[in-house]
Amino acid sequence: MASMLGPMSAIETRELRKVYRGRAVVDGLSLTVGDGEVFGFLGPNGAGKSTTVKMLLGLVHPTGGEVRVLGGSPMNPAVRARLGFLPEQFRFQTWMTGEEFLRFHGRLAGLSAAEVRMQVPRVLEAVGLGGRGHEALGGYSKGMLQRAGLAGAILAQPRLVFLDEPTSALDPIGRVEVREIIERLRGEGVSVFLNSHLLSEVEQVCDRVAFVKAGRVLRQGSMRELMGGVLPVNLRVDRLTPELLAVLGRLGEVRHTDENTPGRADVTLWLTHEDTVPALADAIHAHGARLYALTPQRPDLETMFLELIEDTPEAARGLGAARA
Ligand SMILES: Nc1ncnc2c1ncn2[C@@H]1O[C@H](COP(=O)(O)OP(=O)(O)OP(=O)(O)O)[C@@H](O)[C@H]1O
Repeated sequence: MASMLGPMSAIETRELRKVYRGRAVVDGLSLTVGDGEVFGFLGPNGAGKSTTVKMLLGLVHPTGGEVRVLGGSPMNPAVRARLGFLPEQFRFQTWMTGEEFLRFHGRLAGLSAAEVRMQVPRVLEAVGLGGRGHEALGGYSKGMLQRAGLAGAILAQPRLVFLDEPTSALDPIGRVEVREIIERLRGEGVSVFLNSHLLSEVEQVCDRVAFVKAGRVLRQGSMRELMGGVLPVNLRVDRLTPELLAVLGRLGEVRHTDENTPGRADVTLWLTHEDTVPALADAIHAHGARLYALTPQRPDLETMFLELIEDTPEAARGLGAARA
């Protein structure tokens, strides 16, 4: 049967499925990651993200559908040699030094001894472990181990790197450094598939994202495409009468009100157009309320995510908390 997949993408899946014990955990998942793109893969716990990544890496056989990675099958050793992978919790031998661990991985990835000698110091430096490679992994902090894992993922100069929660053990400085590494990879034309619960992080670094839930892609696109429709505005007034609230509700969608502080009311409103902002101010004045703040927000991924999965509040809470 002729493949329906195009040749130029880093990743392309069509109607990908994985059934475990009669239950489809990946259920017709179609997505495209362009060559050289940094792609964010988002979804609540249990959405099927890890299972999808395993199928993209050729570690799990799909029950159905098509998958193409770097133009070929992820089962193809030539394709696999061009993939890098940082699992969320990678296993390591505590007695190995960082350098030994990387040399070992380099040889497994098919690098020559000369390439290993050249690449190991380069990647140690790149992940901020320069000068620490001679220390045993057993003595590394969680953040250092995550950096070592990241070094392993980029060691063989892959064309496509999968990063599963690459900054979960890192402090804010470490997170910035990983973002810089991702930016550098993008600059070198490497595609990055980023699985992260930290929406602010994904927002800052990804060209495109996909939201996945119950094994299906709910939406995918560039940040601009995904956020296009909605302009959230935060308002602060001295009091919120039912009449004023009704008028606000006609101008936009009232998403949140907070009247817990006497003499003050905060409202979050979603507008569809920037031109409504002056009308808001006029309406507030016309109702005799005093306006203390009117702040259009940049629509963010969290807003988008909550909108998409708001029928599963427990999942939304899990992700919202991870943002802090
Ligand atoms: N080998 C397996 N056998 C049976 N069920 C599995 C297997 N692997 C995963 N599952 C189930 O498939 C569903 C999706 O799991 P998966 O790990 O892909 O989700 P996820 O989106 O990565 O979640 P998280 O964000 O929590 O890591 C879960 O309900 C999980 O229990």
